[in-house]
Amino acid sequence: MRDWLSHRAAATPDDLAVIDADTDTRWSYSGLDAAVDETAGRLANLGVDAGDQVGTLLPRTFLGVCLLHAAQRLGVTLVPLNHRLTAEELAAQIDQLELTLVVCDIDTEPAAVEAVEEVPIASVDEPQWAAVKSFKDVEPAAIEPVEWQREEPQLIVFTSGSTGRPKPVVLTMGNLLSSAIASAFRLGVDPADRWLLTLSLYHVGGIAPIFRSTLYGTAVVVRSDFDPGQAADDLDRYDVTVVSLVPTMLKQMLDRRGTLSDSLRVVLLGGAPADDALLQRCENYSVPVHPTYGMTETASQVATARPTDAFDRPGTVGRPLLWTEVTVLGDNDEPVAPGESGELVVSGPTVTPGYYGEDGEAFCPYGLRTGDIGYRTEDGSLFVVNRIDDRITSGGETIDPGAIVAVLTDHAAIEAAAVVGVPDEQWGERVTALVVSTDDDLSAEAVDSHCREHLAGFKCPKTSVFADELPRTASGSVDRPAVREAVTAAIEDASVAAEPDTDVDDADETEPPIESVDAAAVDDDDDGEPGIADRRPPSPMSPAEEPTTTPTDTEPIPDAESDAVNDDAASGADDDAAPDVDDDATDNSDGE
Ligand SMILES: O=C(O)CCC(=O)c1ccccc1C(=O)O
Repeated sequence: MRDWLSHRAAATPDDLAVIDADTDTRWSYSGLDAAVDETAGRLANLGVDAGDQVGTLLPRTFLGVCLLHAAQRLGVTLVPLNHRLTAEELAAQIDQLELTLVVCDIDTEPAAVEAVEEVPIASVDEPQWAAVKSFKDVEPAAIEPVEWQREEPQLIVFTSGSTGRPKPVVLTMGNLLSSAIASAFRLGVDPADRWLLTLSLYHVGGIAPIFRSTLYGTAVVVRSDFDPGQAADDLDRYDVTVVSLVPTMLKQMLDRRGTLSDSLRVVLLGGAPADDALLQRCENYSVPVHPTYGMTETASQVATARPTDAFDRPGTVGRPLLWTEVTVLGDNDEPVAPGESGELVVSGPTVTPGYYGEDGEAFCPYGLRTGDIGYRTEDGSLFVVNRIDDRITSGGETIDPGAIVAVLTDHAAIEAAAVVGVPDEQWGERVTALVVSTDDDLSAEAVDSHCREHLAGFKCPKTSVFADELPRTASGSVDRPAVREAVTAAIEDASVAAEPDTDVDDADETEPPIESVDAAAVDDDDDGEPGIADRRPPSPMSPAEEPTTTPTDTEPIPDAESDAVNDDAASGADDDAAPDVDDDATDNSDGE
């Protein structure tokens, strides 16, 4: 099999392949094919051969798209590096690889020069260092597309490292091919599809649609920056039918425009769990949201829900995709019954053969251990509760915070909550909660008695701290270290809202966990899955950075009133009332 673009350009040369929204340029498949041939020819003349690894440090541009196809054409393993890393972080990643060339631009050149030793660097802009070559000045060599075997490595993508050191994931041609087919099997394909690229080109969720659309013969719309208002406008302007978003991005787009374009067929929502309020907004405004669970190690989607599933059962990520199997392993590493939670283990043709340069310790006989805790219902719907590493050990018991968050957010006056363990002399770890309440009068005692009604005593937060909002990472998942800090600071300040008498817990210490709780556990905002989060999580958004908007237009609407308000907001007439967020706020939340 040659690069997919070669086959596509031969089959439907005149069809639309790419819209470059930065320059408002349209590329047919034959036009894209020629641009990719030129890009591949330059790589070849820079000394790149089949089987080599080429690193890129580039934003999401048309040239970035060309480089992905060019690597496939040349038989090269592309290593898209995170252009936001510091030189030191980059050097740590590059040291694990065997790069033949690094392609940078004017913004990433300094980091490339500092991080890279003995690997040639080429810049797609005017080089600033003498040692750096000008990519565009290289004469393109004539090249022949290389034949691929399915097991050959097409990409090495680093995990985001939100839960540890970023790891280099090898993705084969077969992984990407299986993912493209399985994704289409779940989402469907319309010949008129246009996929707006919103995620970075160094994340698998950003790369996958580029290869996919070539296989499907559909188009992608590429825009280098993510601005929520502009992205929402792009949906209309370019008749976009599919878009991948992390929850924060979707929230911001809805804040700006009330609803999204009617042209949309699929909003693929992943990288972090979608909370109930966001799903409710999608239902109210007929946004075709498809909550998805995926990871770098599986070339993106593992399971994806359709809108009806998502609205009927908030929190579900639906059933596993075609050919993908998810096994839930209990504490003894044996599969558990539906409803019981355990570690999610994934197998199938999209699963990576392994991390580059590492042994297979992430694999068990059932497949790849994800480090995520979740459960499946009788009908096979998957729920992801939290990361294994997020579990709390208190009084000798292992506690999943997701189950406690689910109980807390069931309280009518609690909008959001995060549960973490903080070190405690008596308990090992102490279960603590950061609670966002809609009712200023809600007391810690009331929170405690609500928990005690639904949870075994040892699971009930021993300390509840109130906050205006939860600290979050770029992808919208709860920033657990920041929660821990906030709670610890509150405890130290003794400005803790209240500490229920811990004595009553002693009796509970040995009580077994209540099984039924897990089945009801819907992780609505507590995650930490290997997500889209930036390697350097931005500071939590302060209230001032939250997009401002007219609350009546965008807040979730109580059931009884939803019809009445829908029409107003759907007109999108609130543009003027919703000032654009400044660049910083956008930067903090673009999921990159
Ligand atoms: O969390 C990850 O690392 C992968 C998530 C991911 O790829 C994704 C994130 C947001 C929207 C869509 C997708 C996708 O699976 O394509």
